[in-house]
Amino acid sequence: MTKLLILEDDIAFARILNNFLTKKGFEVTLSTNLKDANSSIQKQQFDLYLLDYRLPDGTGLDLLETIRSKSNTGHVVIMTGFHDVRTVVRAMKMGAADYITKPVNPDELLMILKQLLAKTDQKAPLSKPVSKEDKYVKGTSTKAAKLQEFIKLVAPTDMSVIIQGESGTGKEYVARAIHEASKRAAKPFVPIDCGVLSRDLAAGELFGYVKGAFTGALIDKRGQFETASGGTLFLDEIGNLSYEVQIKLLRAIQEKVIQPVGSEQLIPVDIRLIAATNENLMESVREGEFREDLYHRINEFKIFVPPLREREEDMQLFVEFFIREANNDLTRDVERLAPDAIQMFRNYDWPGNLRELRNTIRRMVLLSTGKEATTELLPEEMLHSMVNSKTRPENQTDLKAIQELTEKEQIARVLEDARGNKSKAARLLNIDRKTLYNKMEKYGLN
Ligand SMILES: Nc1ncnc2c1ncn2[C@@H]1O[C@H](COP(=O)(O)OP(=O)(O)OP(=O)(O)O)[C@@H](O)[C@H]1O
Repeated sequence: MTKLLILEDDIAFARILNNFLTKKGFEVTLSTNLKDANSSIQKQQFDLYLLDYRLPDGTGLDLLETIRSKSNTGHVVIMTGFHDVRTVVRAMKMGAADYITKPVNPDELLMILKQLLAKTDQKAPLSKPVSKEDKYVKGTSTKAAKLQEFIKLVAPTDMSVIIQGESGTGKEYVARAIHEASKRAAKPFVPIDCGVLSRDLAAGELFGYVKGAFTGALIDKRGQFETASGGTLFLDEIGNLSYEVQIKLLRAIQEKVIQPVGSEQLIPVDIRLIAATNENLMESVREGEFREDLYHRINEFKIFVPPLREREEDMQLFVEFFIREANNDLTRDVERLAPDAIQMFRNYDWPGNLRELRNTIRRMVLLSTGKEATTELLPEEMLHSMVNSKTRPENQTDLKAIQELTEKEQIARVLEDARGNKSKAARLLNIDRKTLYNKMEKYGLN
């Protein structure tokens, strides 16, 4: 039976979830606070974790961190009370497998959980299957062409590469593309997310360890450097490696040997290193967080992956690709997005880039009843975030978004004129106080 931990402080809602999922055959353990959940995960491992974000004694991300630090391979799904893209992106970066927004649609939740379970047997925690050429959008924009040109140029060489770009822009895809076009293509491509490696375990994960090297080292374990032998090692979020591991990494690249933790033995390795970062590593060097010698050693070639908002010409291709992918995965038959939805996609800033676009489309496809996915299926909160972001108001053509933006600005102005006196502001706006409070909350004007 699949073991599922639910962490949810709203007791009534937690019971509803418990009953629903128990009926669907899950063995559910319920916790209503972080402390209880922590003690449950000390006692046993779960296959799935469904974690509320806001809790009386912390957040679901605190538990996620503990789960990952224990190298637990169970899938984590975060429940957010509202569509907080940044929290979702953070959760995904910390190793959450998916997220669901409240109010939770039980069928959608069940679908997500089943898909994750289906993946369990196919996927090792830190490595993903190698993608095929046809599972990849190249794009037609000038920036996409430049990116492809760089990939083609650097791939056949053995140069180390730094790929820099915002979260979710497709840095790992670029790394795979380099590997697949290189002479190492027949050998392994091993991706490692340094952001989810706990500081204590990172050296062991990369270089391996011998039995007894530390508490919990019950057997000899091969590191990912050896697994990638002859192929490419992709270190995602390399800026997260501790200083000590950076020293070992530099030695491994320079001398082409590794030393497993707790061992005297030096093992020769032959790997090509590709690293990714969403921050400017040079700044980390200046702040003393990243070693300068390591930076220069891996910075033989640098590639910038543009954010989605700068690839407007590629948007349609990505949308079509993600609809096709979602149709396949979710057995749906959606053909297109409604034109106004496309327009809103173009106006939105996409802070989570391609990953956010993919997730948004998957949800729209899942909830769609016809051939066309319409704007009603867009998360309400995405619209709010568009209204709150004033980065590109001149591009707004969506009427509802424009009305909301105007309304928000007018309320803010009147509140300022009334020096925060809400009764007076409500009178001036010709609405009642309750409506004013609701609108202030909606637009984050509290
Ligand atoms: N060229 C592409 N074609 C199709 N899908 C893509 C492409 N690039 C990225 N994606 C999709 O976007 C998602 C995010 O990509 P990826 O994990 O490579 O981003 P990233 O920049 O490495 O993210 P992070 O900064 O969080 O590590 C992937 O799961 C994939 O579905």
